[in-house]
Amino acid sequence: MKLAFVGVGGAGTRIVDRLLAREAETDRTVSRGNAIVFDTAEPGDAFRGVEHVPEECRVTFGDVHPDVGPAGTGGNPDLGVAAAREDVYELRRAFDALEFTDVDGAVLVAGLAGGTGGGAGAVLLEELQEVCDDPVYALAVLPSADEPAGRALTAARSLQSFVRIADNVVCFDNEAWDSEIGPLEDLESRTLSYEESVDADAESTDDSSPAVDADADADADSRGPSSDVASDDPDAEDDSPPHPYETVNRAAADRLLSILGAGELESMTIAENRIDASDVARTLETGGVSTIGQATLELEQRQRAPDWLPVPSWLPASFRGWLTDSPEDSGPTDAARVKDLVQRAVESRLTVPCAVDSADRTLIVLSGPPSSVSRKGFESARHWLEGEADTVDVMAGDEPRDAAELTATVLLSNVTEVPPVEAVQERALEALELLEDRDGRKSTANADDAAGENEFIW
Ligand SMILES: Nc1nc2c(ncn2[C@@H]2O[C@H](COP(=O)(O)OP(=O)(O)OP(=O)(O)O)[C@@H](O)[C@H]2O)c(=O)[nH]1
Repeated sequence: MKLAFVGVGGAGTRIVDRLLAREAETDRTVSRGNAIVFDTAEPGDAFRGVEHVPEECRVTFGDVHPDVGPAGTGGNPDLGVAAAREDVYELRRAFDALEFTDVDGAVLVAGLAGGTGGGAGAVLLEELQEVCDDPVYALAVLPSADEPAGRALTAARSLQSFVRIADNVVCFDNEAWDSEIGPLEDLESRTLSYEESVDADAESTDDSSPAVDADADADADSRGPSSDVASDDPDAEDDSPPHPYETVNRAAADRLLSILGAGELESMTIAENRIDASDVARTLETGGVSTIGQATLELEQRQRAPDWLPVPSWLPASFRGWLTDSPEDSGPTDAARVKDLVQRAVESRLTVPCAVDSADRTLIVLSGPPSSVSRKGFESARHWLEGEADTVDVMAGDEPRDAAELTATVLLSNVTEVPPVEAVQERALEALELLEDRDGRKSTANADDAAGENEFIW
């Protein structure tokens, strides 16, 4: 698929940056630089960890809104919405930098728990739907369980908006990937007024909750040790530790590109069953929440001829391949290996954990040397997934590429049993009750909203 990427807020901008980096590293031509990122934070605080998005494609907004602070909206989605609506003409103008005529769709990336990502992200999704005739997808990040309750409330509300506006929302659950996230030392101190109002009470009833310092510096960096990454001194960058989210952002980017970018390779040989943009679009057509799993198999390097023996170029390609050091399959067990690989992808750490049999449609992409993709294995993997996902809607295709490994990536579309979403909604409800009990005020969202029973909340 040819796509335009739009990143919103801290998480969104960093993940789009990773998408661009991985696109180049894997020789894919998905966005070809057709990308833009937005944030509300002040320059210097915005776009931390962003390296590959050109300066002219980094847009800040909301700076004239009196409640937007130097570090952004402080997790308040209503403020994110208000700031985006106020600056909507500037945001629309910024979209002019994107190419929408020669694409198969657009992808908006955001952290659902951010006031900018979740709140302004919903407004930008609406705007994208206006300007893009093709599907608009979202990659949306769910917060970790140890983040302040206010963040869960923001995420629950934002997810509802995203699902309604986007054509499909691929979720990435930070909690499921928590072991790969670096230390976010000042997570507690970055709770701002919006979250304090929820979390101060949570603290009094739950000793395990992170302490909230009401006098915490509201300008504290909301992105952990990343403050070191983007210091004002340009020379400091090289010695800085990687951003705490670097590994998970790469995992998210790799999985998304393997599905949405399947078949978009700089150089690609003929495939018997090549995947194309319409297969991916058809799988995502279901709407709802989707998830991606991936597994890789290192292929054996077989050296049949000694290094010093020249291999004549006039030999048929198949015979040359047999003589040279090329990764390939090893005979009758190939089919079982391919099936096993697909099975491992489905059972791997998904971008968001779910009940596989709740998926509506699925897509398998096998990427690797054509010689390693056993037709029989492919078919039996497909058959296995039909049973597992309890659907006959299993699309499958390959992406032939010169690689020393074979990668299976599986997209499970419109999954309806997603424990992390349920957990976020439960925490959101608790947060709402605390808010209402304490202040005796009605929040802009109600309990039904957080549980996802109302369609749209802004
Ligand atoms: N996977 C991933 N998650 C992140 C990253 N940065 C933040 N998050 C998550 O996204 C949530 C929102 O954080 P940000 O994206 O920084 O927030 P924002 O959208 O800029 O909004 P405000 O700062 O509230 O204005 C956090 O609570 C984390 O759950 C990142 O780089 N990668």
